Amino acid sequence: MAAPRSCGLWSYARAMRSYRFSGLRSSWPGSLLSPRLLSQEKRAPETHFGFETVSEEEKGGKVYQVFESVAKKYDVMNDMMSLGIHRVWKDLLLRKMHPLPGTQLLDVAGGTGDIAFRFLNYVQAQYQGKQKRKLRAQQNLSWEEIAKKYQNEEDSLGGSRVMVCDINREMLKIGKQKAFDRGYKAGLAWVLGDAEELPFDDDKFDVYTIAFGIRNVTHIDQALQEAHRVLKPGGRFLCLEFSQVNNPLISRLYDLYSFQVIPVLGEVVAGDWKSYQYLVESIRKFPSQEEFKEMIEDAGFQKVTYESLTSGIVAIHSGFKL
Ligand SMILES: COc1cc(O)cc(C/C=C(\C)CC/C=C(\C)CC/C=C(\C)CC/C=C(\C)CC/C=C(\C)CC/C=C(\C)CC/C=C(\C)CC/C=C(\C)CC/C=C(\C)CCC=C(C)C)c1O
Ligand SMILES: C[S@@+](CC[C@H](N)C(=O)[O-])C[C@H]1O[C@@H](n2cnc3c(N)ncnc32)[C@H](O)[C@@H]1O
Repeated sequence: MAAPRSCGLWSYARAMRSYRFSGLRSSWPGSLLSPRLLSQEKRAPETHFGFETVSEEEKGGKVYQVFESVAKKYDVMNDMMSLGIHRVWKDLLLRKMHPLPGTQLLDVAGGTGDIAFRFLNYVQAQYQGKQKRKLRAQQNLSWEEIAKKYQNEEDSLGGSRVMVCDINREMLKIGKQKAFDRGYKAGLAWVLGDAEELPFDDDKFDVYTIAFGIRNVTHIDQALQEAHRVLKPGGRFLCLEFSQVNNPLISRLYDLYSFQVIPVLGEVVAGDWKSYQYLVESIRKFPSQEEFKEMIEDAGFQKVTYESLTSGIVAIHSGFKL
């Protein structure tokens, strides 16, 4: 695996990339540019940070601050805000993935490890179930042979591995501590990296997941292209993200809840109103199920489908690199 990159380098690289793709560079001699064109030339490309308009260069830093600030309270806030429903959504993502033994998973924007831990539990349960059935079929094993089959943790994953990649050191720190406390060791690795410039070779992973992460990325199209690049042919892209509620009554209640309750919870529990204001605003700025499906197709994925959950509060999008 490539080495993790430092965040200082990251912000520099981000600024340079924005510059490269912004069309700011012109091959025209300066003297030929009219004053109007010159003033356009100077304007940095803009995007949104929640409902605020910011330059593309600024957005990454602002998102970084949000997750640096919420990291310690991230897990408890998710349970409180969703009354535990986010756990069901994440379980459903794993059910949809249904990883086979040997699956190499890349979990981008993996934060505190919720998807990675579920993946390890899932493949372990699958593998152990298979082992049990095999052992039952073999009549004459000694107890030592049986015990050995249960002891090797690495074996119990059937060669599956998960790589958690996130841009935020604080989120990864919490994730690593959780892994240590819960005894996860084998088949798990953590790397600091940007979804827009993944520090991995081409055609490396069987599955790419991103849960509640892509909404925060500055250039979503770039992140999708990177997902496509690092997947093996036949590999699968799975994204769990907030989406569009289509029922008008639920939508009204959800808006009330989002804008009246969530920032208050953020202030009371995490001492951070602004980050939770950003959360609810960023949800409203994210494309609908159909629009996001098109973006995934534009990145080269095929057989793109989605499933809306909890009236469309979130959706799981799936696509294949074929
Ligand atoms: C900074 O960025 C982030 C930080 C993070 O910590 C996390 C993330 C990423 C996010 C996640 C991993 C998941 C986080 C989850 C959510 C944002 C919440 C998702 C919302 C729901 C599952 C519930 C949606 C609610 C509705 C459909 C409407 C029902 C709402 C009501 C009945 C309450 C209506 C509210 C009012 C009228 C305002 C005044 C009410 C009060 C003061 C009472 C407060 C009430 C409650 C606390 C009850 C809450 C009720 C529910 C949660 C309903 C759940 C039930 C169902 C949906 C069936 C990140 O990016
Ligand atoms: C809401 S959390 C999701 C964490 C985890 N996937 C989950 O479902 O609980 C969003 C995560 O996206 C990460 N993130 C934001 N922009 C990113 C980027 N450009 N590349 C990688 N990770 C990013 C944040 O640091 C944060 O950990």
